[in-house]
Amino acid sequence: MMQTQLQQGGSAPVISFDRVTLAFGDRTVINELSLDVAGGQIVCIIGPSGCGKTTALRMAGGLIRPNGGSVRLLGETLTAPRRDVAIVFQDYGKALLPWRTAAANVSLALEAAGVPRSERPARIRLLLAKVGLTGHEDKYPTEMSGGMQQRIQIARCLAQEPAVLLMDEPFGALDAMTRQGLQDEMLSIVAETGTTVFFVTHDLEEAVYLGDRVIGLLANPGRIGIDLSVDLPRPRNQLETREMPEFLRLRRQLFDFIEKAEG
Ligand SMILES: Nc1ncnc2c1ncn2[C@@H]1O[C@H](COP(=O)(O)OP(=O)(O)OP(=O)(O)O)[C@@H](O)[C@H]1O
Repeated sequence: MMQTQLQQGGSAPVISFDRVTLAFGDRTVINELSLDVAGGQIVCIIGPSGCGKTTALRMAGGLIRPNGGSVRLLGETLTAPRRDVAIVFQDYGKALLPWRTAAANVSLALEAAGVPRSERPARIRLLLAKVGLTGHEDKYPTEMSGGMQQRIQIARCLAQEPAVLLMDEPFGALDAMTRQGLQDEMLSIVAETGTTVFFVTHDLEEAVYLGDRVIGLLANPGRIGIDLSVDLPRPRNQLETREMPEFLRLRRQLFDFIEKAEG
C-alpha cells in the first residue's frame, strides 16, 4: 500500500497526523490536528507555552497514543515507539548514562539494534566523528561541556539510522555560540542522510533558520494557527541567511503570530 502511494504520488508523507485528538483526563490538549510531513523535510513547531508541542512530538514518537484520530509513520499507524524513530531531548544530562563513556553511550543504541560487538568500535568512531567528537571517545559525560553531551545524544540517535528524528528543544539549554554550531552540524547531517526532522523550539529565529516549514500551534486546545513554507536557500549560513529579507519577513510573521497567540 505504502509502495503504491510512493510510486503514484512520489511524496507519501513520512509522518501523518490525521484528525488527532488528545486529552489528559477531561482536558483536551490537542484537538483534531491534521498534518503531513513530507520525507526529508525539516518541520519546526513553535507556539506558546503549553500549546501541546511536546505532546505532539511524543505522539509522533509512539510514546503517547491519541484518543481520537491516528498518527501514521511511513503509512503505518503508530502504536508504540519504533527503532527507526529517534528522539533527542533537551535534557542531555538525563538522556546519557553517567557511568558510560561517550563511546559506550553511543554503543547503547548499537547494542539495542543487535549490531555485533566486533562491528561496534568502527561504527562508534564514525558516529562520534560526525558530531565532531573525535578524540573524546573515552570521556565521561561529566567531563564534557553541555554542547558535547548533546552531541553524544545526537550521535546515539544517529546510530539507530532513523528515518525520522524528533527533536524537543535540543539546543534550548546551550549558549548562543554552541547552539549555532550545533544547528549547522545538524543541518549538514540531515542533508547527508535525508532524515525527516520534527523539531520543537521556543526560538522563532531557530525555527526559520532550520526549517523547510514552520508550524505555529495555538493553545487550548492545541491546533494549527500558522503554517509557513521557508523558501531560503540551502546550505544556510548563520550570517547571510539571517540577514536575508525573506528570513526577516518570516521571523516577523512568527513574532506577530506568537504575540497574538499569547495575548
Ligand atoms: N502527562 C501529563 N498529564 C497531564 N497534563 C499534561 C501531561 N503532559 C502535558 N500536560 C499538559 O498538556 C499541555 C501541553 O503540554 P506540552 O508539554 O505538550 O506543551 P508545550 O507546548 O510543549 O509546552 P512548553 O512550550 O511549555 O514546553 C500543558 O497544559 C501540560 O500541562
